[in-house]
Amino acid sequence: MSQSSGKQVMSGLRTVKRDFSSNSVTSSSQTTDSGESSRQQKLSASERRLKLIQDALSGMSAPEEKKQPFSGPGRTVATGSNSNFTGSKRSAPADNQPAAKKRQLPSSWNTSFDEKSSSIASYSSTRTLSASASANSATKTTITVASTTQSSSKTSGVFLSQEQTHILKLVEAGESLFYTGSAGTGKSVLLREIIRVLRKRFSKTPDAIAITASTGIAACNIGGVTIHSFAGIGIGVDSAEQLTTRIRKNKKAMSRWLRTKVLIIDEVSMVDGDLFDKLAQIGSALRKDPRPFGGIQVIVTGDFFQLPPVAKGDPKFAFEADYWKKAVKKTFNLTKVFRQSDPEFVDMLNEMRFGRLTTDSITRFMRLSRPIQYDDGVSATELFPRREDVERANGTRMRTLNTETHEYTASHGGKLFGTEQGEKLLTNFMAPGKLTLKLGAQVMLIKNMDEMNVNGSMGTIVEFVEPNQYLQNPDDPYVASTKPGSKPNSAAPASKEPKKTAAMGMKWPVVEFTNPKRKMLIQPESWKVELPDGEVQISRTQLPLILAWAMSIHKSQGQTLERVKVDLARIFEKGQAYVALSRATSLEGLQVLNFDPAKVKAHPKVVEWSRTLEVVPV
Ligand SMILES: Nc1ncnc2c1ncn2[C@@H]1O[C@H](COP(=O)(O)OP(=O)(O)OP(=O)(O)O)[C@@H](O)[C@H]1O
Repeated sequence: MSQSSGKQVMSGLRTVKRDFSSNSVTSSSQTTDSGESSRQQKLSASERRLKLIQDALSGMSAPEEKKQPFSGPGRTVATGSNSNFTGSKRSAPADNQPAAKKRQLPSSWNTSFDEKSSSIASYSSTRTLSASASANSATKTTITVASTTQSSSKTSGVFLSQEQTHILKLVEAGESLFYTGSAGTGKSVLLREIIRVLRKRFSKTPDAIAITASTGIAACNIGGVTIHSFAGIGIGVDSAEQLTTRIRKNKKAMSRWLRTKVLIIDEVSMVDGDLFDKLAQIGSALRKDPRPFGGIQVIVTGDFFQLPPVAKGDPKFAFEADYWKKAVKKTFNLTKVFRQSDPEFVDMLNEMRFGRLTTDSITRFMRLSRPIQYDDGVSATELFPRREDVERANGTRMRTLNTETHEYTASHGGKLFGTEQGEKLLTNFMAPGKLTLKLGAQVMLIKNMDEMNVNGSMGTIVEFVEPNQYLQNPDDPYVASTKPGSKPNSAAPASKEPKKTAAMGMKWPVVEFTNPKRKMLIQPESWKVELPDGEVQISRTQLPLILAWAMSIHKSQGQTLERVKVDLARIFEKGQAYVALSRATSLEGLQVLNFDPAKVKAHPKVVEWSRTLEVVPV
């Protein structure tokens, strides 16, 4: 998908006319999601929100660093830490693939973890070979291997819009600010760029930047920790004075507060207003500086039209906090929508965001119930509010595939690994602890591999191969760019090189992606949660794939999907319908069942507040 440069697709209550650079991007963005706990499936909506917050409360007292692979079921037949690959073999193209169009993606697509990680992460996988689709008849072989975490930082051109650039410059100038914007306006893209720039600036004192978010999932998404974890405030219910006393007794938390120069808070919509005030006061007290947050530069972002703070009654939003205006000197509303290029669709989504649909839009949404046929075998991803529905839908599709089963079990590390807190943190990773794949399975990439295959790219598993047997298509732009003598493409994925270490017989999936049509060997990647001082709390190494016939709305947050199917009859929370439908890039790729205008609701306080939100001209 490319943005149509001629259109001005804008969003927000107040939009301003500006010239924006045209950008072409297909799909992207980083997200993580809660994972495996079946307990979580049974929780009510508010309980789940509460659990998210509780999940965020880990990391207060870290035990000694641990790092150990998960031992998967079955028989361990090989340890591959010393079995090296000698390099990829290239021969005839696997198929005649059209020259793929390059995407313009920010260089910050990959988290700092990717950039830094060259360490060996053990990866253990369980490959279940089964002649039939029945799991019972499976012959199991467990192969334990070690693989190198790929380093795939990008230096490709960043084409931030004018308004994104303006905000980035103010951040660089040391301004404290808040920026928001509707779905698809590039908040995450900008945040990643901000983080990249700040990391570069503070490369000698990395703990000067505190990257935080309101929930563990959101924090994982940006390679940070929860705001509670950073602040050392437990669940944060005590008074600011009590919490200050508590932090003073916690050497590490105290040092974090004193060393931080920039505090990033993502998904601020879920930060309670009282908590925001407490944090502002705690910073002043600890740093002996009367300014909010003790003079730390704060960069706050999020969309208040999405999930509200967890509250028994009416939530108190961060924008209602006494210190909000004092702490956040400038407020921006990103207005250019990147995800959708169709102005009609953008308008419909906007109306939905504000919970005020016109009759026309209702009719148009209703019409989206028609079935859509795709001829390349990749169906629309069905979005469900509940995880059990997702598992059921993916499971049903998997069972129809009469092909061998491959099971990949993640390996883990970090100081909290093996503790209850660590287990909770692991639920925030998008990558599952155990990944079961089959030939023909529809999958989604959950990490940016290069300019073309990014987080959100959809495809089908067409092969399982040993990496040293994999023949890369020589027509692939990355192969071309790394011919002897040519300058290597800095954005080229490390994955096209076989991982340095893998057990003999270990097979990884080859995915044929749809847009652009291209095959890629997928090997393990690592994710981690770390504190600003670099202390890794928890890490997971797993294949960067998830099954993608169905996905939870929660997991889809932050994703850009070309084919989406949503049954709104299942929606039960404010903002869910908006999040789900706004993942789609076009009306053509969106099917909506049981559209009900009554389910499209926005919080009145947010609607009211958004009226006062000025768009600062850039
Ligand atoms: N400057 C840009 N140039 C080109 N594409 C961009 C730019 N900024 C964002 N995009 C694209 O727009 C899409 C949405 O971006 P992003 O996920 O950052 O939006 P968001 O505001 O965080 O959305 P959401 O609130 O739905 O998570 C992505 O596909 C991304 O690649």
